[in-house]
Amino acid sequence: MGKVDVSVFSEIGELEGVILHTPGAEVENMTPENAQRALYSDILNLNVARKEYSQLSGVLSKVAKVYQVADLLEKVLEDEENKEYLIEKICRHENAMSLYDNLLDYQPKELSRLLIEGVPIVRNTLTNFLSKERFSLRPLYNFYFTRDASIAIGEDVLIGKMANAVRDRESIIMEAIFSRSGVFNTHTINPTTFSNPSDITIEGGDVLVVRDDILLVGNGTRTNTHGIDFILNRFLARNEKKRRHILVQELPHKPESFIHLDMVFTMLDYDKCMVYEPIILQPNRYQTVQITIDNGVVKEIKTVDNLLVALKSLGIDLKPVFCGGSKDRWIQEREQWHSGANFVAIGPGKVIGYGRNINTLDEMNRNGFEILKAKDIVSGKVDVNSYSKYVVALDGSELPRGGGGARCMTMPFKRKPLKW
Ligand SMILES: NC(=[NH2+])NCCC[C@H](N)C(=O)O
Repeated sequence: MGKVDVSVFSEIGELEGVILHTPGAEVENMTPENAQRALYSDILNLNVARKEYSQLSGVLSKVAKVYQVADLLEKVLEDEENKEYLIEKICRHENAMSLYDNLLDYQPKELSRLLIEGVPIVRNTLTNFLSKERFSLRPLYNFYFTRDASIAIGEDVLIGKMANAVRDRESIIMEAIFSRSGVFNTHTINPTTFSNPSDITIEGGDVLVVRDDILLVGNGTRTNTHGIDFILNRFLARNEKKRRHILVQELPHKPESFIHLDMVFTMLDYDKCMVYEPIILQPNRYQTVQITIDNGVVKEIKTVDNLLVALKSLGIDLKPVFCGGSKDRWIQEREQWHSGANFVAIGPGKVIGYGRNINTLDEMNRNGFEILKAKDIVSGKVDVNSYSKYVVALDGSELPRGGGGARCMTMPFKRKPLKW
């Protein structure tokens, strides 16, 4: 079988391939006391989360090729050399070499599950016996947010450099999937293999590929300036006869619903975007910076009024649709908190988001988006092909408690080219 190409030159091109991770036991492997350490604002019920998630995966399966992390990881582990490489890499990184021999004994499928759900501690030493921990390798609580640990940019995959160590293994696994599963035809760029990686943080929720020459990057708790300079340097190193732009949006560090740019800004269509107005459009202290690269050098770095003004100057004229509607700041705040601005496009003007944010959906409806229920699409009652502009509404009461929405839960690796 031929390998699958990676090709992402926009946020909204028709979706052809996406990597998902259906939440498993890992999302319940925590207590209220350590939920915060797991980067959750609440604890989840797996049963409900899975029902909701099946709406997302069900809709995506109708329109694109869907891969699951656990299956791809299993594929990596089927090769003995890969298996040794990956176990060693993980154990070294997590200071758990004592687990190495034991982990090698597992079959690929079971090992894939353990590396995601966590390896329970064996109470065979005094230290382990008295330990308050339940796991020797922590569960990957956040892996259903596949957006963050790997990022398709053009034909390459940038590996995330997570801001919090609890998510590091996600990056290690995604790197192995893209470079060792034999499924993908791509080149991975991993910050950890460059100098001074410890200064760098980059997460996929902060990176939006608007056009082949325009990248939007959030700068906040999850992606720092060193991370953005790392991306800049990779572009410079290409030495291309071409102009590129990186637009940087500073983000508040609090509350945690502002962790990534995609929590306040997402693309909806050629001419529309979703914004959390107070951060993106109102005058505030969060700067927007435009970096222009030309012929392999930084041509200019300047502050600009806001993302929309900068994009317009580059030929992309976007009408903002307001998260929470345009009238009431309280409602905007409430809906933004539950990932109300976080949409993923399956094509221009075709997006998926949470149905709970009714004011946001009403606002989209006023802007010409038909509201379709995910469950009706999955059951076959509604055919998306009969609509040209729509928002698919997912039931989401548990999933958003993990801290993200539809864009966070998808890792697109292939989209059809757009006709700008
Ligand atoms: N792309 C996103 N906005 N992802 C949301 C990730 C949420 C996750 N709990 C974290 O804190 O890392």
